[in-house]
Amino acid sequence: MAHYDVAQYDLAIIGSGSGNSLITPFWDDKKVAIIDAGTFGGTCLNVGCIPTKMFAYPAQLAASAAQARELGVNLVHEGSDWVAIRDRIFGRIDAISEGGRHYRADELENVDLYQEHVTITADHRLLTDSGTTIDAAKIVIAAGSRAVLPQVPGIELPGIHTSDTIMRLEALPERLVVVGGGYVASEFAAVFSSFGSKVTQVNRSGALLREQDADISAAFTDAAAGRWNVELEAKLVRIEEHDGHLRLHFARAEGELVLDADTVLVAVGRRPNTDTLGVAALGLDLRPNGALCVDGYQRVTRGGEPVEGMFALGDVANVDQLKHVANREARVVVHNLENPGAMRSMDRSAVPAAVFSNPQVAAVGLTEAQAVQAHGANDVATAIQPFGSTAYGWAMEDTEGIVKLVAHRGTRRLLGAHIMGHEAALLVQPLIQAMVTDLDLVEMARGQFWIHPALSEVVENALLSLGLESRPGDPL
Ligand SMILES: Cc1cc2nc3c(=O)[nH]c(=O)nc-3n(C[C@H](O)[C@H](O)[C@H](O)COP(=O)(O)OP(=O)(O)OC[C@H]3O[C@@H](n4cnc5c(N)ncnc54)[C@H](O)[C@@H]3O)c2cc1C
Ligand SMILES: NC(=O)c1ccc[n+]([C@@H]2O[C@H](COP(=O)([O-])OP(=O)(O)OC[C@H]3O[C@@H](n4cnc5c(N)ncnc54)[C@H](O)[C@@H]3O)[C@@H](O)[C@H]2O)c1
Repeated sequence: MAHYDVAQYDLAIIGSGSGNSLITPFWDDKKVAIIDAGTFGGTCLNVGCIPTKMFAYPAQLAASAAQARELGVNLVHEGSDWVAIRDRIFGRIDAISEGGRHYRADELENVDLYQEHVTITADHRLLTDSGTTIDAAKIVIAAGSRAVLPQVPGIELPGIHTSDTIMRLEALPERLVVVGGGYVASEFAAVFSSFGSKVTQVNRSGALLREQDADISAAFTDAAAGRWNVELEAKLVRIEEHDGHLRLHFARAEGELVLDADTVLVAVGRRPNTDTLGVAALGLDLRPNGALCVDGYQRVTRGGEPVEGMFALGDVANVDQLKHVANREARVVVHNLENPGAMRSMDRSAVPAAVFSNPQVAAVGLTEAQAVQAHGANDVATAIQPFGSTAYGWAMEDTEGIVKLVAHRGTRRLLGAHIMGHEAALLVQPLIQAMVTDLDLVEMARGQFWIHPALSEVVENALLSLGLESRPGDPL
């Protein structure tokens, strides 16, 4: 297409992940452009949350053989059919992505799908790589983030993957080195080791999941080291080909660590896609991680002031990089686009997250260290309740799982909840609700029935273990 093509729209959306949900019936009689240079549906659907959890579940089944034997059940994991698992997962996902693409591209008269890279050249103007200028009254930037690669020699060698490609491997790796100690690294280390790969996870710092509460990070690091090989305080310095495999060199205080692998997963964080959008030339405000700054209404700011008609959401504009956060921001943007005279603001209280590793980790709110810093040690009550202290924990012979609660003594409100163990992501949900609804914790513990002997009793017991001051009229 020539440079002088100008297409006019009421709304232009960059990114078909969470951005795709903005096209509501409100736009039926208006013109919408949705632009995505990658696979339709974005990260969560194609290379993120959904496929990873579709691998994590069968991996959990494979790992359960070892646990079953401890309970007297002679289950044997005779191996996992990687190709069958992979093809089942992507057979489903690729069809959903293609269905969404087809719907937007071919079935909606008011919507044009551009499948190419775009830059923002002015407040209301985009330019596609092939030369089409897109002018839009409203622009929503939902361009997501991408995996960061450490710039070390050999990082481009075949066999080195990010989360974008590791799930499509032709075969299960025999020896996998996972570089990183965060979400992606810890989830994939569990998946591949459960299926039978010999996994070594290497982290630069002294513990895995270091952003978690210190007790959870320490407990997870121990638990992981019991399942796969964990190396800490080792910094990747170079990778080379050696005898038909990859050889990785890490710098460590006690001397170089050298690991051989046939496959490497690099998972050292993700950066927002603002650099490739050209936003620097527009002077838009950026956070230290490169994400766009937005005001409470999800409007992009410049010099602290909202830019007229420009909104942003998701990984490109937040520091959480979580799909449930992007989804909620999208709901706010939908409302504010459709109701400019009565805009609503984003509520970021009690943002939870879960790491679907083995064991699972889930958390909401402040860590103990953050709570003490915010409220002072005297006002903070904590409790750590082992799963093994409940009847369901006995049934599981659980020796690892813990619920850690952090509460404010004076108000008896929850400041943070941190769980490691079986179905942690489910167990944390009532605690999220308690924070959002400002529930009194004694009321929460005693004002409802807790089903006996469900694993949720560990949450009930953790609440009681906080030892919060009782008051007249408290439920019995
Ligand atoms: C392996 C992995 C597992 C994850 N698991 C979870 C999980 O379990 N739970 C959870 O809450 N979160 C998880 N996440 C995070 C979650 O996937 C992201 O927070 C979410 O998908 C972000 O959505 P988004 O709409 O902001 O961006 P995306 O879905 O990434 O969409 C952005 C789109 O914009 C397109 N784009 C970018 N720049 C341009 C441009 N200049 N021109 C044209 N198109 C462009 C891209 O091609 C992309 O498709 C995971 C992430 C990864 C990587
Ligand atoms: N279950 C989930 O919700 C889920 C799952 C996967 C990803 N995500 C989202 O995606 C984001 C990105 O995931 P991630 O695991 O890539 O990032 P992360 O921020 O969770 O972890 C990055 C890890 O890499 C290490 N690191 C950073 N730079 C390094 C370097 N140069 N060399 C060696 N190690 C280095 C860090 O110490 C950390 O352990 C997450 O923060 C999360 O928001 C969420």
